[in-house]
Amino acid sequence: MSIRHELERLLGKFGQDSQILEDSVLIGCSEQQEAWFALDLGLNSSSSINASLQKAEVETALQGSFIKLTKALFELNVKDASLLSTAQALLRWHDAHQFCSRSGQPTKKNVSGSKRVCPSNNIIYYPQVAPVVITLVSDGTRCLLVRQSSFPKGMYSALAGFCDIGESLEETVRREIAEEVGLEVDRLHYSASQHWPFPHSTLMIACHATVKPGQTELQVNLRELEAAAWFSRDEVATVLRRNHPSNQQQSGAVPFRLPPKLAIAHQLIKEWVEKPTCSPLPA
Ligand SMILES: NC(=O)C1=CN([C@@H]2O[C@H](COP(=O)(O)OP(=O)(O)OC[C@H]3O[C@@H](n4cnc5c(N)ncnc54)[C@H](O)[C@@H]3O)[C@@H](O)[C@H]2O)C=CC1
Ligand SMILES: [Mg+2]
Repeated sequence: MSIRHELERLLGKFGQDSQILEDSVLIGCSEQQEAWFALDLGLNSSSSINASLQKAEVETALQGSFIKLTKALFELNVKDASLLSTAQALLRWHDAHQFCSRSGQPTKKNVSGSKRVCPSNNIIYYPQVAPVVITLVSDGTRCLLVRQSSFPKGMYSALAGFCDIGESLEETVRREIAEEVGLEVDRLHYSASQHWPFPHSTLMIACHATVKPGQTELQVNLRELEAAAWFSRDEVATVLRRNHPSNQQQSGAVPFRLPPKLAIAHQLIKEWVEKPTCSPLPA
């Protein structure tokens, strides 16, 4: 039986019309060049009839269980996590762009799901990604870590911010660091990038920055951050070593911890701990 027939059989079993297969989006392909598609069954939608019943049925039929995307991402290997993150971001973009913002008419997905078109005026809508810079600031011996109130308890990360229209990445880094902690960037060095599906599709561009020695006094913007502080290499290295989920649930005091391995912030922090003197470029 072909995969399509198997899917149609399963969808029929769950009371779904096989027509919804047309809503699938292409998210990649295997090394054997088999196409991988993602499909939103709408089980979380409030309009879905008997959503909870369907969920249980699907779990039984597929011998699996639904878990929150945030949790799943951190339990998968990098390749699967990346596929899941692409699928979620693309499906959510399609869901949010059902109508043309000029004509108000329904838009139509192309077969692969790489775009939507308004049939009344041919305006093409492409999936959007918002650039975000995430910067690990160092004064040479310490690094700056920050906390937003939305972070899991005890977690500190590198400083992040969305690029404003018209800005270069360098300008965003300088503005965000000045706005959030009142520091002036001396030197800047690109590290890596990562697609991040939260809260919407973002491209995280990770950098290392240094401030001039002696210009390290923090003016924390409490509208944006809950806390910000300098941490020594030893402190960060110790936490990196024990930054495992099983070590995160201790009774009593909330332990200081860092973002999980999958997050690019983790890679930035690890890089700084392991290679403290990377040669920076002038910003
Ligand atoms: N993968 C990783 O390692 C990490 C990822 N992040 C992500 O970076 C993102 C940006 O960091 P923040 O400090 O929150 O940014 P931020 O410092 O720019 O502040 C967020 C605020 O910016 C405004 N904003 C401007 N443009 C926006 C846009 N296109 N989309 C949404 N909000 C926009 C909103 O008012 C929002 O509340 C977060 O969404 C977070 O998920 C943050 C830290 C680590
Ligand atoms: Mg920020």
